[in-house]
Amino acid sequence: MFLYVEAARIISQVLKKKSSIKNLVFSSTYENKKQLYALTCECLKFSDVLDKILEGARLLEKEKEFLQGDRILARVLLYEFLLGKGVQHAGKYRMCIMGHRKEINSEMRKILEKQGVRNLRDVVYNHCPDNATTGHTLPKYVRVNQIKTDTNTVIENFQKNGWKLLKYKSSNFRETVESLREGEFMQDAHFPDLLVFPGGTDLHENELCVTGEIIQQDKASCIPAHVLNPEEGAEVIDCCAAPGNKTSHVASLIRNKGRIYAFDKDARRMSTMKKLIGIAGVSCVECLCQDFLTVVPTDPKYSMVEYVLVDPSCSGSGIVNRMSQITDGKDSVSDQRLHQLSKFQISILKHALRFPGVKRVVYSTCSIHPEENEMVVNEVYSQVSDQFELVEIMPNDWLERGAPEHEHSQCFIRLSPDQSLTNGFFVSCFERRKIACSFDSLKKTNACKKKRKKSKSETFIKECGDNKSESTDTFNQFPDIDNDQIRNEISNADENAFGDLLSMKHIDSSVEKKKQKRKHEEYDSNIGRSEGRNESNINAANRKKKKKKIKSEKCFQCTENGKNTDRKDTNTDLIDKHVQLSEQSNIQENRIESESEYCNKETINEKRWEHGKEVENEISTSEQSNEVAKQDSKQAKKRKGLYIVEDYPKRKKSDATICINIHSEKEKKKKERKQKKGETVSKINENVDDLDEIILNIASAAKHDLEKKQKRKKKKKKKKKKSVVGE
Ligand SMILES: C[S@@+](CC[C@H](N)C(=O)[O-])C[C@H]1O[C@@H](n2cnc3c(N)ncnc32)[C@H](O)[C@@H]1O
Repeated sequence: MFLYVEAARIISQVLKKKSSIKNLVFSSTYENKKQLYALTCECLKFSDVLDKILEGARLLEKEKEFLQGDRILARVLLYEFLLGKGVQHAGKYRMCIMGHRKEINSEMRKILEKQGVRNLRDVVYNHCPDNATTGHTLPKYVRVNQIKTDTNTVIENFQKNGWKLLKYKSSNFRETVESLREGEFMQDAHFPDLLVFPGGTDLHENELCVTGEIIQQDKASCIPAHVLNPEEGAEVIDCCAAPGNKTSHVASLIRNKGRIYAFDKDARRMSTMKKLIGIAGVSCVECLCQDFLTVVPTDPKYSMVEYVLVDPSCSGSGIVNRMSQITDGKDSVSDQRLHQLSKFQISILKHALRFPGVKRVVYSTCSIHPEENEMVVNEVYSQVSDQFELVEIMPNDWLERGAPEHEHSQCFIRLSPDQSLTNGFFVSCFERRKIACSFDSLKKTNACKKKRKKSKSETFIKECGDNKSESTDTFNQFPDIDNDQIRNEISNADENAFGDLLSMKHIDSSVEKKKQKRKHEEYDSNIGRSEGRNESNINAANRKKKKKKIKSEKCFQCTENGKNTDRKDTNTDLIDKHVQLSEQSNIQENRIESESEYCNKETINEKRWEHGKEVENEISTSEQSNEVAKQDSKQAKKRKGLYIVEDYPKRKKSDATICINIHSEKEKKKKERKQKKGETVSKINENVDDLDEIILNIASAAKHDLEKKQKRKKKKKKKKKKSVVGE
């Protein structure tokens, strides 16, 4: 029979490491892939014990002519005879085994007696300690598809068909699961849409399974959708969706309303997914066969997406009875592979967090390696912690947390065969920080401005930026200069520097400036070029959608405590600006796309990210603070002694990053001379502490200028005196 020959061929290829089982099965012409895959995996799993029986029964010798020394084919036939459905409809193959069944059975009995077990499966599990506690006892989990039915109906259906529902108290859930016997089942303690059956239960042919009312899915794999917890009608992205188990779970949670954008770059897996979600009756999913890293986060299409599921490719090291463990040994993931995987996982997770409307992102893997789990999440978190926080998942209901040697381990959950009676798994969750909206910060800034106008005293600095209270001491170090004037100069330079300042960057190298200028010119010219092409993309519908989004509660810019902040004071011009900026960003995204010939993907994505950030920040600060800075810098320029050279470049600032560049007039000229020679003229101040240094510089510059002025005056006076004396 073709099945046996094909299974033997695939096993031999896998053992020669020509390709993976999945690839070989998918590319096989044998129609029933599931059957072929199962047989291949099982034969590999039992190869040791099958070999022992083969040798004991001397099957290869006795069937020399027929088997022609093909040990792998003999193993397949033996497996089917002893552990499978029996060698069926296979003529010669069946004869080959049945003719020696006595010897085969006697060899099997010898092994069972020796091992003190009742069946061959126990022999395998006893040989592999990991499997002894897990593989055999790992329960079978079944998710009730809420799109087609509900949990009670399914429970009743099973009961009608003779299954016994076990009741339990939450304290003895685990014991009840472990004690499940054939014909018994129970409801899961954590997730009401999950039913638990004894390990080894085969429900593939169960009517509810065939109709998609229930879906066989490990409990671990059900957790990400529950943690994501999108509300009915929400918009969700599943970055790495195929074969779609989690996608269809999310669809079930949102009651098949709303929208799920399901990406997967593998066309074959995607087509499997389409079939599976079809059976599950899922209709709210848009399947997109695309590399998720090429998806433009600011595309208006995704402006309403609030939830993203990131379940990327991983080593799969958490999966019990993984074939690679059998074919390559237990710890089969090399350091190099882990490194590659974690790099990819970081980039996918970072990209997911770039979607402007996203408020929750769940990252999961079926790996047990911290390199793919805690380390990935912590690396990404270190880059986005100003916008996102790590949420403690199921704080009271789940004991198994992240690996304790890693930061934030308490936030993460892990699952393992020993503790959770599931495959090994890892889940983490990012949530957008509930920040005071930009309008609030602007209000605050204005309030500060008014206060400052009233009193140019130290209190302003203390109240609007209490972390800078020491800077008043700096002023006091120079009692002979006009402190108020200096304070005023600084606060005029940019009120945010004291009001909302979180960090500060002082970017002033000539090279950096030139680079920026070139970048801006490039951007502008490209926008000009692509405007015509892209104008059509930005249709009225999108504009409307975007406006609606911004006005709605879900505008991430204006969300406070998860609810809409008071939008009465929302300026429609600002909303328009928001829309306009996003549209501009699309134009630029397209430009970035066109650069792909000579830029690698990662660079492009970084650009997108930077640009996305700029758009956000421009909305919050450019409107007012830029104006304030411009005007104030002009005023400042007029003043003697101090010189505020420029308002910071529009593209390089953010809510938290304000570039101010303060020089004495003399210093400025010096710098210009140096710049001409191409020398680097100032350092980059990375944090707010450098403000003190700037204040000191200004103060000393002012002091220096005052002293000069006084000297000049004295000289003039002397001259006058001399001339008077002369007369
Ligand atoms: C762990 S599987 C996803 C399983 C799926 N979430 C489920 O529950 O059924 C990872 C998937 O990510 C896909 N993938 C890998 N890199 C990708 C990328 N850059 N963009 C989109 N999909 C990707 C793979 O093709 C694979 O199907």
